[in-house]
Amino acid sequence: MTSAVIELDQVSLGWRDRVAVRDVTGSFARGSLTAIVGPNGAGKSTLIKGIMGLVSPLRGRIRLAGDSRNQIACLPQLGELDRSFPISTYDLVAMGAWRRVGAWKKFDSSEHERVKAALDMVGLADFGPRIIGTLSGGQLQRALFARLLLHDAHTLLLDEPFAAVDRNTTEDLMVLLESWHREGRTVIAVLHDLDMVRSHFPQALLMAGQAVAWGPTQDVLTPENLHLARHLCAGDYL
Ligand SMILES: Nc1ncnc2c1ncn2[C@@H]1O[C@H](COP(=O)(O)OP(=O)(O)OP(=O)(O)O)[C@@H](O)[C@H]1O
Repeated sequence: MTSAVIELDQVSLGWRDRVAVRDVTGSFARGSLTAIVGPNGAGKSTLIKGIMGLVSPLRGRIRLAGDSRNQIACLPQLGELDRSFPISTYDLVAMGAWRRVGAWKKFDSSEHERVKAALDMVGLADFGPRIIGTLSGGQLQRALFARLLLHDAHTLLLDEPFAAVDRNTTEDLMVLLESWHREGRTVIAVLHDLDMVRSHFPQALLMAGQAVAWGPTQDVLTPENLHLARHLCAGDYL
């Protein structure tokens, strides 16, 4: 039997007077590769924020294996990052080592080698000194993937990792994401490209303010479920 890394028990999440995610129950199995899909405003990012502990449940419970968020790394939506912050690409990536290094320990040569290897792996070997404000959207997304490599977490949450990046970058980053899955990590990604979900993600969670369907991708992404999701988020599009 596979164990759950994240369990949601009748979870509702929201913002002030607005419930964005209603009554979601289910679990992400250890080592699973799941796409969270749904129309705009369906609550996908809110669910990710709830799992990260950035939004507290209005109702219900989110249980994490080992009761620890230390082993969860998140790739935020590009739009949530302040690109005007004057930090180098190297430092952005090195921040992924925070859990190991902390505020006071020395950033030793092995961590330095890890940053260099991560930059190399995402195709940014020469970009270390570049200020992040000078990177293209695709280069910045590569740098954020390198930061996840440094984090070395057992669970990875990615919010629209392929938004606003070109095809080559998407293909390169998808290879990385699949390698994390092969290594036995749990990977959860918010995606809009349903063809990509069908060809790469064995599990899917279809959201529309609530969980419309959750399970094997071919059972979730049926025309009926997609129609229902669109209807529940009337006025929005998949
Ligand atoms: N910080 C916030 N304050 C108030 N309401 C918010 C906040 N963030 C999101 N919401 C609202 O919560 C609902 C769900 O938003 P969320 O960002 O989770 O949707 P989503 O499925 O990720 O959408 P998209 O595909 O457009 O990114 C929306 O109605 C949104 O307007």
